[in-house]
Amino acid sequence: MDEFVGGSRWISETEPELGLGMVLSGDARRVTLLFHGSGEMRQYARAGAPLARVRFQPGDAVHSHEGWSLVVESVEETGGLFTYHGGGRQLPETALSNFISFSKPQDRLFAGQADPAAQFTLRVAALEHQARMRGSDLRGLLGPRIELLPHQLWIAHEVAGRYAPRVLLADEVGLGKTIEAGLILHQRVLTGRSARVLVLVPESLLNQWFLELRRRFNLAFSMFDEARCIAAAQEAGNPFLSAQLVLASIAFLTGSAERLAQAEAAGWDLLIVDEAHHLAWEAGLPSPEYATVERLAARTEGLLLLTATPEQFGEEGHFARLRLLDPDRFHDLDAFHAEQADYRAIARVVDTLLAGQAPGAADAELLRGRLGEATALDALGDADAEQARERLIEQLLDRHGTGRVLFRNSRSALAQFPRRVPHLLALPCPAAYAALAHSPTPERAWQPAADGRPWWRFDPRVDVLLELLEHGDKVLLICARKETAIDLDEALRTRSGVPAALFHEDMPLLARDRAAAWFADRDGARVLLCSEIGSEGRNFQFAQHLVLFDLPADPDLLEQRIGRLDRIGQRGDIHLHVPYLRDTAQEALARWYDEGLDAFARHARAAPAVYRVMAERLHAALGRRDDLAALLADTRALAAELGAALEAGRDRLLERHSYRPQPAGALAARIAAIDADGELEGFMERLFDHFGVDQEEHSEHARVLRPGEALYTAALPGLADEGLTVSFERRRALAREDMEFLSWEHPLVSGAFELLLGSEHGNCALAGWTDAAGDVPEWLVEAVFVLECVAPRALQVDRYLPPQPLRVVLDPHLHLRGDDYPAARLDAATRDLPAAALREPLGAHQRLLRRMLDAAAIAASTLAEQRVQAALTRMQAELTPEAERLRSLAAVNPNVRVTEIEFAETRIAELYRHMHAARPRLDALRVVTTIASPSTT
Ligand SMILES: Nc1ncnc2c1ncn2[C@@H]1O[C@H](COP(=O)(O)OP(=O)(O)OP(=O)(O)O)[C@@H](O)[C@H]1O
Repeated sequence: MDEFVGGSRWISETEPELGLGMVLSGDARRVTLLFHGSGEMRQYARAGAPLARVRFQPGDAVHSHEGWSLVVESVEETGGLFTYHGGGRQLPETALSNFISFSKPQDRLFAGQADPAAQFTLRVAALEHQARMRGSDLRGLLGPRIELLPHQLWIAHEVAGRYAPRVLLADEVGLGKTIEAGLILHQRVLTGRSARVLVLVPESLLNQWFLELRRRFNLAFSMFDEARCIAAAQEAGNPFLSAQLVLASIAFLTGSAERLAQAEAAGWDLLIVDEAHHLAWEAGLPSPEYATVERLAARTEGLLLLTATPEQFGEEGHFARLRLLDPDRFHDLDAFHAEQADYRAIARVVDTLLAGQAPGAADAELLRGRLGEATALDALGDADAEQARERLIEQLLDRHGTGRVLFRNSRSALAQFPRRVPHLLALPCPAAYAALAHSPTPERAWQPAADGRPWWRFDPRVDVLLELLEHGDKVLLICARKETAIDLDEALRTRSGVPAALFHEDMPLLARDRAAAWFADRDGARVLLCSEIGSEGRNFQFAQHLVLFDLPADPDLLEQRIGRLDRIGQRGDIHLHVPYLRDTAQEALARWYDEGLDAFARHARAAPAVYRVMAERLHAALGRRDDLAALLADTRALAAELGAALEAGRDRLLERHSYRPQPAGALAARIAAIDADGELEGFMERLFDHFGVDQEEHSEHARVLRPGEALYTAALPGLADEGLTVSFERRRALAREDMEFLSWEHPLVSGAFELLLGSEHGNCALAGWTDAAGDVPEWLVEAVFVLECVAPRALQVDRYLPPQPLRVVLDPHLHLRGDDYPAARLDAATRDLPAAALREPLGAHQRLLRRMLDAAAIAASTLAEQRVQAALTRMQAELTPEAERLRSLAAVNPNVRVTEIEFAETRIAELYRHMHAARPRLDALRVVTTIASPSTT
């Protein structure tokens, strides 16, 4: 390996698009390079770094970063650094342009090295596919192994495109917030806009997240705890610098000032926090967890907070979490309350418009006031009133409410969800509990009698459980306290032979995950006995029976419990078993939920708000100090009133903003069309063949891949010796855990692309006409350039100008012949020539061929200019209105952050500058000749 001298220039073999890198620093183990053109910094292990030293040869034209060039006559080396001399000037390598390209194919041509034409066509096809994928707005959405659910795709598409997403994902329980966060994360990582990501979750969900990120998104996170930190600190100093994608529990960071300081110092591009309702906050009194996230969030550009119950601990808590997203915007709680009330009027106007009606005079006035110019309003009377109405709705949704920072999908806005069937069972209260009627969990307050008889011997709720288990279905049981779960485990062991698993906070994490996995196993535990920690985040939708052994007083907690079964993927009706003891606090709670809120049979949208008002009376009723009938009647009335207000106001705007069925459906349909077009399967078959991967048919659209003899397969990511079963069909891959979903974004596919395009394979082919008798030129050069634009990732230049092939075909008269000889014709009418047979003629015709190549480069530059122009026009057409929209939006909607606007404005100028600097690089050549053609030799 060459020495990594400071200032020396290198190119990344795996990411050539980064441009020319310069060594900044290094030690015995590592080396750091700055890729100035793309603004990227990379650190590599010294041994085996995928870097190639750049050394130009005499005859090469080199460019300085100031814009002047010289043709190299000699190279001088001093202290490990090169200086290029030519034409009386000298250029030290430190002053080389950062946007340099190489021209390897012609070197191979004149050295008489050639590949079969099939490799050349494979390479060009790979370039075309790559350009299509990298330029697509669907990038990052194709690869995840998920069902194409429009409401999730919509949010991911909306959020990931932003400069630095800072949002609260607050879909109702079980609608897929983890998946939405994963989609956003996947998009950001794939497009290089977020490299360092920290995911913080409750400890009990660590493994589930770890597996979902790996299995659904092919993202390999490192789980950090104290042991891992100690090990990593020996290597890296700050342990959080030893990995890019880190998953940790909030409790771990909150519990260690040292680790938190290290995590803060390590720096992140994106922070994701699950179950964010735990970040409790009261004015001036943040909880330790809140303070942890606040510190990290202040130094991180992107922030995703996830919670199904944003108002679980009151509107203040909700406000505090919004404050984490944008402290400038959310600093005044009173103003926030006032705004919430204001949404109602706007939602009413949206409804009027949606109903196809024109707003009345008062509403029109309101619109004028809110939208300023309100141009769309004036167009309502025109012929295209429909469109004007749509525009007006868009403007209103865009400019009002917390829509930009808050997304909330609700079951009612989405397609069919399974039915919830409550089974309330009033049971006689055992005499032993007679003095405990005020307790929702009497078994905990009960003192065992002298005979040592445990409570589960006489508590009739246990009989209900035993009877239910006789039916053979899987049953999830949730209770408030771990002691109850442990006792029930003993009860089942003693009173029945049903295999039961336990799940509570005192069990080690691994044991909990094992218990959950055993319950998930078809032949495993029939019942999982959970304390309250089982009510959060977990996926138990394979079960249809939930026993609510007791009830929480907080409706959000009840919804979380039911959400374990009532979530995406649930295929049957959900049976909610609520056994309660008559004339006790249990009855009061059960009836309050059932008759007051109707919270068992459906998601009761207003329940948290009702609870805030009624909490005191409810607790009085539990203690049998208040009249239950009156409480139920008042609860019903309030729930109806608040539910209607929410539906008509804030939630309505929020729902409309969070999910637009039409464009969201179109996104899903476009992805489904790419899934179905069969292009990937056909192409990968060729690419795997090329690399010598053994492919065995498994079933339709599925195969087993194994590394073959060829050297290269070892470099393909994820292809272990024992092989890999893959499916090109999303549906199959979803149903079969043992199959990888092979999409355009799967690491094996992108790894194979990188391996091909980063190598010389297929970049030089020599061919002869199969029938040279016709009127064909003596020499034909087909040169494929790649138009490359080096730019910082945040600019997302790929969206407008992805690396793309430019094809130029020239004859010896330097005439462009691409139209006469399309690639397919050359494929059909030529055959490979052995390079050895051509060494002599190539030498003899070198001057002519070099002239042809120079002319091809000029033609490619012209083509490149046209492509750049077209891309600039497209970029401006898309981004200028977007920047204007943000600017005018900021005037009426304070949710737009200043940094967002600044970025939108500078982005256009920066893109302009970088796109103008795009250069074509010769990537592959096919030379066709009549000399030494099979028919003439
Ligand atoms: N698009 C999808 N394709 C396949 N499975 C999905 C999809 N969306 C969600 N799921 C599954 O549905 C379940 C619920 O999703 P997820 O855990 O993301 O919901 P959530 O909103 O985070 O839930 P909670 O509110 O309980 O935290 C999970 O098992 C998840 O894997």
